[in-house]
Amino acid sequence: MLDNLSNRFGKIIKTMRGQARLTEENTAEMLREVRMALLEADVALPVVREFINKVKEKALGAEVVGSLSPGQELVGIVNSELVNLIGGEYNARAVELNLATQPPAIILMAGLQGAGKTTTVGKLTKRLIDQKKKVLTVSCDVYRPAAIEQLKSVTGQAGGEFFPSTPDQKPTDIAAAALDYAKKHYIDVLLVDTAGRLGIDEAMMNEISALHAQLKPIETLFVVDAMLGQDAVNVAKAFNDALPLTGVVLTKLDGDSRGGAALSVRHITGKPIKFVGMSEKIGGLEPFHPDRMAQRILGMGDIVSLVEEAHKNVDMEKAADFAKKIKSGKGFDLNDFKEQLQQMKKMGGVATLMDKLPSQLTQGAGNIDTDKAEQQLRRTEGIINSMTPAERAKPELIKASRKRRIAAGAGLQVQEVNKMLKQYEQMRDMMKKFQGGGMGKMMKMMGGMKGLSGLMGGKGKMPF
Ligand SMILES: Nc1nc2c(ncn2[C@@H]2O[C@H](COP(=O)(O)OP(=O)(O)OP(=O)(O)O)[C@@H](O)[C@H]2O)c(=O)[nH]1
Repeated sequence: MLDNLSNRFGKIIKTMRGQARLTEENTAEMLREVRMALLEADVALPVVREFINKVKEKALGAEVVGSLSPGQELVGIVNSELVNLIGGEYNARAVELNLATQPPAIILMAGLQGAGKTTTVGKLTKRLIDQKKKVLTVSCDVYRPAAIEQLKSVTGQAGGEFFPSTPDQKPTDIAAAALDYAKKHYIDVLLVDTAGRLGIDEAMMNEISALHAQLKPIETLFVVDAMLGQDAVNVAKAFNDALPLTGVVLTKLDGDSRGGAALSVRHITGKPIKFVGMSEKIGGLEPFHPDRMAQRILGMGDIVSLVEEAHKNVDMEKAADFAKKIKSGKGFDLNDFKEQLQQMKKMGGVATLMDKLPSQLTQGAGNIDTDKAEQQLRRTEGIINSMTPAERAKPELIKASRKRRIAAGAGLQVQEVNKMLKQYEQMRDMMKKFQGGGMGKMMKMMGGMKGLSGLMGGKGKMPF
């Protein structure tokens, strides 16, 4: 997929040259190519559909930054949506193994035969030993004596301790004995390797479910081969249905993988891809970086950096202009208000914003209905769009007859316009208070309002 998609994009960027905007037509053409490329890369159809819809929605509302062409802008959007789909911004904490429990922290490995479970146990052992942990591994694969030997060998290479087992034992007995040993020997982490099958199999699922119920692991990692293609969806679904997975390890990414599995697995399980296997060697495990993976898939690193840089500059200029304006005492007009709403939308809307805000700000905000807030946001934007530029710059011009016209233009009642104007005034007054006070003052003030729910007017109301 890798070369394929970048070739296609290169071609489209060329054909879009000289066009000033992203339109239904030119966007549709490019999205057709993206869709085909993703399908050819074995990404499952529902995932492709959802992805294309998201990109389309973003593209049609997007402003093309002056220094960019529409094709470049669209590549930027495809890239950022791709990053979102496979896990969002890199977050070292989300990727690291969760060991926050009374030792031993148990990590259960799940996956098909040959997915790379045993190899990954070796790699994780090394990683944990590098972090000064005392690690024990055990194999519950009683069907293949070679699998037990393989685990013994990789554990030795990594410098971990291996708990022996034999094919005549029951997997749950092996697990119980290993756990008992781990407790007695102050082991920090117990890694439990399990038997895979060639395909999804009820006996395998029952066995691993029983192990899960018995061990109650803090991490249950689904190991999946990146070369699996379309089948990745079914396998991921079966494991996700049978077990409360906590993360995914995508192996063999160093091979000729077409990358589709990463997209499908993340979509189906909703669980973070924590690590990727980059070689057969013991050191060949890396934390998963969604942005790097997206770049690898798109193969358009140069354009993506160009787009990011151009946007950063524009946002910085806008922020500086805004700060200057507020500082000069010119006040906060409805153009600024609209700009703030658009920024909010760009950042992914109310729900995303709530997720990104620190918990001190969102505490007590559980009663905010984000769907309603989004709807209100759209209404507010509709009202501002029905105003003339003069009205936006000088809201005091808006008297009864203008209000009626604006309400009709937005398809709403006059009361809605009144309400919105009142909320704008509240926000303007708040801005006046920030004047000269900087971020510190703003945070203090938000703190005094008991978090974001206060800022939003409590009980699900937004200040607009
Ligand atoms: N190139 C490459 N090969 C890998 C990677 N991870 C695993 N392998 C290879 O894939 C093959 C299968 O890996 P195993 O670790 O034995 O797979 P398993 O899931 O434990 O399989 P069973 O024990 O049979 O259930 C081995 O030849 C590994 O060397 C990786 O990240 N890159």
